[in-house]
Amino acid sequence: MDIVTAQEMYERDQVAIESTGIDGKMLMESAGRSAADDLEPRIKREDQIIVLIGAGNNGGDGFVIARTLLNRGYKVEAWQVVPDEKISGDAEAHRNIFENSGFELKKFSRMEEFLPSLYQAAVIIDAMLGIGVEGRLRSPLAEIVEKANEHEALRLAIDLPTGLPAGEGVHDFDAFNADYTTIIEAPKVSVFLQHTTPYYGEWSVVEIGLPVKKLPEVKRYLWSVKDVKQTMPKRVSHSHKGKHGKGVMAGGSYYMPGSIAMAARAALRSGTGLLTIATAESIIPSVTSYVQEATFSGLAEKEGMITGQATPELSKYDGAAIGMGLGRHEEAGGLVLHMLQECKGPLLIDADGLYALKSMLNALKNRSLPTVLTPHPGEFAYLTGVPIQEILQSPFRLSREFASAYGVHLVLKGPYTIITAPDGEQRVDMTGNAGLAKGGSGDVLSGVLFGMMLQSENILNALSNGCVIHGSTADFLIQEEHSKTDLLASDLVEGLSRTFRTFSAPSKA
Ligand SMILES: NC(=O)C1=CN([C@@H]2O[C@H](COP(=O)(O)OP(=O)(O)OC[C@H]3O[C@@H](n4cnc5c(N)ncnc54)[C@H](OP(=O)(O)O)[C@@H]3O)[C@@H](O)[C@H]2O)[C@@H](O)CC1
Ligand SMILES: Nc1ncnc2c1ncn2[C@@H]1O[C@H](COP(=O)(O)OP(=O)(O)O)[C@@H](O)[C@H]1O
Ligand SMILES: [K+]
Repeated sequence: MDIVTAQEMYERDQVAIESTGIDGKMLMESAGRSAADDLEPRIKREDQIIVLIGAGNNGGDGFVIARTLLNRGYKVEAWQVVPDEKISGDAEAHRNIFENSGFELKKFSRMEEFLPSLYQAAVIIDAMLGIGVEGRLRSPLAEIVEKANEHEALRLAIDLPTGLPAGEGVHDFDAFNADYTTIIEAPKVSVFLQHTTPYYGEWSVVEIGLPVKKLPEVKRYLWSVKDVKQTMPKRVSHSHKGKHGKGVMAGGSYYMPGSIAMAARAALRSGTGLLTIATAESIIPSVTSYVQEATFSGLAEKEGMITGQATPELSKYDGAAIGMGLGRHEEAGGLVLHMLQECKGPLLIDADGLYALKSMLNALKNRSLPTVLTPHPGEFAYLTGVPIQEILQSPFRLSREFASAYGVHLVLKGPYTIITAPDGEQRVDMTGNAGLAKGGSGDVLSGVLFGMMLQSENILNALSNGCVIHGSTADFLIQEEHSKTDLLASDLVEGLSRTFRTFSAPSKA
């Protein structure tokens, strides 16, 4: 499913209108009726409903919704919260249809007159502003939103909670605080940002009949289980282990043997054909007891950490991963540089590898083979020098800029993980839950991603699939034997079996 900015949404509407002959009034009718259908299961016959209608096309949707619900026998008061002369075009046409249908339209002039209606409502439908919002809310919308947020009622928003920016990078706003949002046609970027997502509440998307074949491509896509099922490489019956990737994974230290162990086991559970673990010699016995299927390359160490003096023979491998549990020893950086320069296949860098990478950004830029970086926002802030708050407010733009400047694939982790290819194409993975907010989840993700990368030519698909597999495993596990509190990273590794079994079953979708 595409994810759009306001600008991209306007372009889609325009293309629909110009290429098919469908007109704005038809789209509005379709949007309003689809939204009413979507909201109907959330409201009850006896509920007093208030529909708040603004000046633009979002308000136009509101006229259609109010009319549809009234026609279906619901108790609805429709309130136009802007002066008559503000309403024009398609919205005006739908106001006429509303009034010609025999329904009463209330008009806002003073707060004292309006508040009793608001306060008797059990359900508030917000059709004041959508993607056309600019700047902070003006009067009287600012006050109406404030009162609506204070009033105890079910708050439902149409397309976008009023006042919320559709895009990223805006932090100065007041907005309707919705319990649920019916999104028109495509989720907007702000659905996926930490500071704006809570205003949407739960949400779903309704389609309004835009011509799918004619729509301009947006390179931002919500990757789902259905996409995973369609793009996962199939394991053919006559395959052998050499066909599924021969990888080397470097990392681990005396203090963090579990990181590399879990990453390695996750890579094997994700289908890797042959895996070598390159790690500090002293921890091989403890790692091998957890990952019996791997082979080992013992590396020189100092104070329990790899020094980088003896490095694995990279030419033997199809790809490499480095960083999990590596430690921040200065000399470990030598191994990262060696990997950057000598690895002749795809290379994944995570955790402490990213820390070392900061001083080697030129070498990163010069590498022409696929490189994957998997930072969480803190690591990305360290790499870029941009404060974490700013990263969280503009993760799509900053990821795209970095991926393009250094020619890398970037997996920016979080509750919504954003995966970016060097050409700017982006995917969002929404799976997973707060059970993953625990040390070690990232190591397991690296293992899954590495396994997927070794088995697919298409790195972007491999990463998108790996993220959904990792998050879905956590989702399965908390529905069944675990909870968000007790879930461990090692549970995820074992839970991968169930996810792969489910996802490789023939898709009914
Ligand atoms: N064909 C289509 O396009 C379709 C569009 N659809 C729907 O239309 C929505 C987009 O409609 P839109 O472009 O008319 O913008 P919208 O969100 O209603 O806001 C515009 C109004 O807001 C006002 N305003 C702005 N900022 C403000 C502020 N800070 N404080 C106060 N007021 C402010 C601004 O007022 P002005 O600045 O002009 O005084 C203007 O009047 C979209 O989200 C979807 O729901 C669907 O029906 C499908 C077909
Ligand atoms: N609240 C959450 N909801 C969904 N996924 C989450 C949440 N918190 C963390 N994750 C996921 O868990 C993983 C954590 O990775 P990371 O921060 O590197 O952890 P660590 O280094 O401790 O292993 C990432 O895949 C991230 O997307
Ligand atoms: K709205």
